[in-house]
Amino acid sequence: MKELKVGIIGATGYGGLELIRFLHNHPEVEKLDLFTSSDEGAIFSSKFGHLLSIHDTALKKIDTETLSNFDVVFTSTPSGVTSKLLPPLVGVGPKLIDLSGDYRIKDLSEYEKWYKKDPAPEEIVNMSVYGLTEWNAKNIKNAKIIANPGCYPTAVLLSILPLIKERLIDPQFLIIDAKSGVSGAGNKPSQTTHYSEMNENFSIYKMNEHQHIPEIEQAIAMFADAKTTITFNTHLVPMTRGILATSYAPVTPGVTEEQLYNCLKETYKNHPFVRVVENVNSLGTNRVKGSNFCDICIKLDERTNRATIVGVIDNLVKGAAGQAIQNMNVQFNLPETMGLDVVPLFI
Ligand SMILES: NC(=O)C1=CN([C@@H]2O[C@H](COP(=O)(O)OP(=O)(O)OC[C@H]3O[C@@H](n4cnc5c(N)ncnc54)[C@H](OP(=O)(O)O)[C@@H]3O)[C@@H](O)[C@H]2O)C=CC1
Ligand SMILES: CC(=O)N[C@@H](CCC(=O)OP(=O)(O)O)C(=O)O
Repeated sequence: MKELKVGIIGATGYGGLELIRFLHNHPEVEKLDLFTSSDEGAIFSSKFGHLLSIHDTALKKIDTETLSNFDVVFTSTPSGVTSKLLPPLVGVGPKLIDLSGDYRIKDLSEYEKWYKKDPAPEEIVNMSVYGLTEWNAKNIKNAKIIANPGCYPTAVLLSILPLIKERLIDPQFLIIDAKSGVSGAGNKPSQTTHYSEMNENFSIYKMNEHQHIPEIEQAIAMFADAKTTITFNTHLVPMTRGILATSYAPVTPGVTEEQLYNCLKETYKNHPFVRVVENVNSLGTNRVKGSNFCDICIKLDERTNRATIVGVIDNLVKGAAGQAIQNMNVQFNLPETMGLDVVPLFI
């Protein structure tokens, strides 16, 4: 029986469109209403022709009273929006799942420093639960508000947390080199995402200043009980979707490649969306495109005694909308894979 009434704020953005793509076929979703801050009354399929006959409904005005009647409200808006938008909705009815960075960082001064925005109210940040599903399902189950992880942190954390937690690698010397497709920057055009400047170009950006640094460090402390400062850099690849994050870390003396691999394999044996891949010399974003998978591989460089750990995701799915729906499934005691069981678009 279909039961859930779901609202999406930010439905016209890339994350919002992906929420629609998966929620449309979700067996438990009875009603799906779309909200806008800029185009109230517009017929959704007239803005996005690919949804003709699928979503011919009008965009609704964001309004607390209306939204309080929903079971779940997803917010997929730029940072700095939900810090103000969500407080009146906390505890009044719907479960809130926020895809932005506004509720992820517990230390408000760190949020201000990295996001350069005013933080959300402290008591709501304190009650928010970090939605890295594979690592936090117990808390996600009862959460009123979920801070869905950032795209880069999802790829990075899933691939390194087990190894840090088991003390197989040393997080003090962790270097993370990550690359993303352009959809990670959202639908608002900018100089860096302009076709003629992005195409045939491969660039580094936000050098040592990326806002996901405190999020990754916080999660390493939270889930692997280790305090560290990481080197983390991000690159823009001239493609639409996908993140590939490569982490380098010294291996605890005596630890073998087999132990590293087995640790990852054991951690995720009951987690269908994380696939630990054996004997792979080439791992690319194509193998997860359009899907909620995170594929991971690891190799030990015996010359340097450093491990190379690679995680790939689709930034818009496991890195955003897919993981958000996975969290909704956990909150409503549904199978984690419900509505998300799709085959990647390999070609
Ligand atoms: N793109 C990605 O890969 C990922 C993005 N994220 C995060 O998810 C969030 C959404 O990202 P993405 O979909 O890419 O962003 P987009 O820029 O593509 O879309 C954001 C949407 O938010 C709505 N919006 C803008 N301003 C406001 C406002 N003041 N109040 C309410 N709604 C507003 C707009 O819709 P309208 O004008 O109709 O209101 C817009 O379409 C961001 O915080 C992003 O950092 C997280 C992980 C991955
Ligand atoms: C390619 C690209 O520009 N990606 C974005 C990802 C944004 C994101 O997810 O940021 P939040 O922390 O606000 O959610 C970036 O690097 O900033």
